[in-house]
Amino acid sequence: MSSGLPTYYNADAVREVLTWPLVNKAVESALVAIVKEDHKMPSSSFAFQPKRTFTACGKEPGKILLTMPAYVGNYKLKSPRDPGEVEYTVACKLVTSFSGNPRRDLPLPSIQAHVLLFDYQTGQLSAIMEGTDLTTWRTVSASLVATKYLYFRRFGAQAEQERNINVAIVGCGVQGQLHAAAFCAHFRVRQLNLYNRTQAKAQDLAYQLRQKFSTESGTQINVCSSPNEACHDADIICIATYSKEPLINLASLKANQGVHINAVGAGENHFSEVAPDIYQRAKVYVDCYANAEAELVGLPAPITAEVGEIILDGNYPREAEISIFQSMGMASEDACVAQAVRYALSLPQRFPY
Ligand SMILES: NC(=O)C1=CN([C@@H]2O[C@H](COP(=O)(O)OP(=O)(O)OC[C@H]3O[C@@H](n4cnc5c(N)ncnc54)[C@H](O)[C@@H]3O)[C@@H](O)[C@H]2O)C=CC1
Ligand SMILES: O=C([O-])C1=[NH+]CCC1
Repeated sequence: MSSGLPTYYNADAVREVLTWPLVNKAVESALVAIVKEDHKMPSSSFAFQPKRTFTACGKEPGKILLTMPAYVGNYKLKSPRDPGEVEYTVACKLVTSFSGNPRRDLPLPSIQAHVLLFDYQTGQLSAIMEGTDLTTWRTVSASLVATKYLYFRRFGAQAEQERNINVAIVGCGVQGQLHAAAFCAHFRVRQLNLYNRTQAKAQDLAYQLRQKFSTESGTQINVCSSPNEACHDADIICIATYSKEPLINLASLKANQGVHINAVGAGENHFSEVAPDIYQRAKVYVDCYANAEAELVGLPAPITAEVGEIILDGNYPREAEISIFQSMGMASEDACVAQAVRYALSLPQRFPY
């Protein structure tokens, strides 16, 4: 930052280096860093992450601005070829959620973000990074990491490579689309069921995914006319809508078998998409307690643990349990991913991971 001005990383630059190994490593680091010190070694990574703020943008609902600050210290993000160094990151994401944006004459994403990065020694603003794709990728990555530890690991250490699964996607917006592609890319998906309120969107997604995954891995991709139809045979459910009413209930799920739900959406109203009878039967995990205390007031079940605690202590759910990852999104994920993106962009050769 020789000029004293922060470097600007636009959306194209960020997209150039967003890869799953990079994002998954950063997100897993963040999920572990926020866990309380007494669960960790003294030399472990750590994060200070106060609860985020919500500003209503006007009197009508559906328009909010979130500020998401974090400090993450003593963590490794670099490529395996550069293993020695640790990172310290001071960052703040500013993100808006304007749920009507896709319906504008010129449609825009519902979620739009920028991440500010500061020099950890001087506090100077060193970079501003477009954070819209970063937000989508890190949110999907949090679901992937949660699914690995909360679902697959209950069946053994190799299960994520070996086990065939059925996946249901409820809501095929920006989040649902990337969840669908990423789950097919990471796991052995036998059947992928897609549901969206406007069915044409699910059909478009099915068409695109079939080009890639039906022939490559034999995944059967179906468009469903209800959330129940999508979920009745699913091992993994990813739900990411703005619905204030439950879209799935206990009767929508496979009976007496292990099911994992990534509950991603519903805006400020995080847990409205999934009916209370599921919560009452499930073990509920969150990304961080700090946000949960403020944002999950009235959650119809106790919180079992943070995902990072399960990564550290291996206390996985039992095989036939229903687990819910109540994903809110957290600033340290954005901080770690933004740091990794900046590092990847600084290398003379791209794609080091
Ligand atoms: N947990 C996290 O870290 C994050 C969560 N989110 C949340 O994920 C959700 C989806 O975000 P995007 O995919 O970016 O939005 P989007 O606007 O691209 O997609 C939303 C989808 O939900 C569907 N939908 C909306 N209202 C519905 C209703 N009442 N009933 C049924 N379907 C409905 C729409 O058809 C659309 O396909 C939002 O609630 C958003 O706040 C977004 C980013 C991060
Ligand atoms: O963590 C995040 O960026 C968001 N969570 C809900 C809306 C945006």
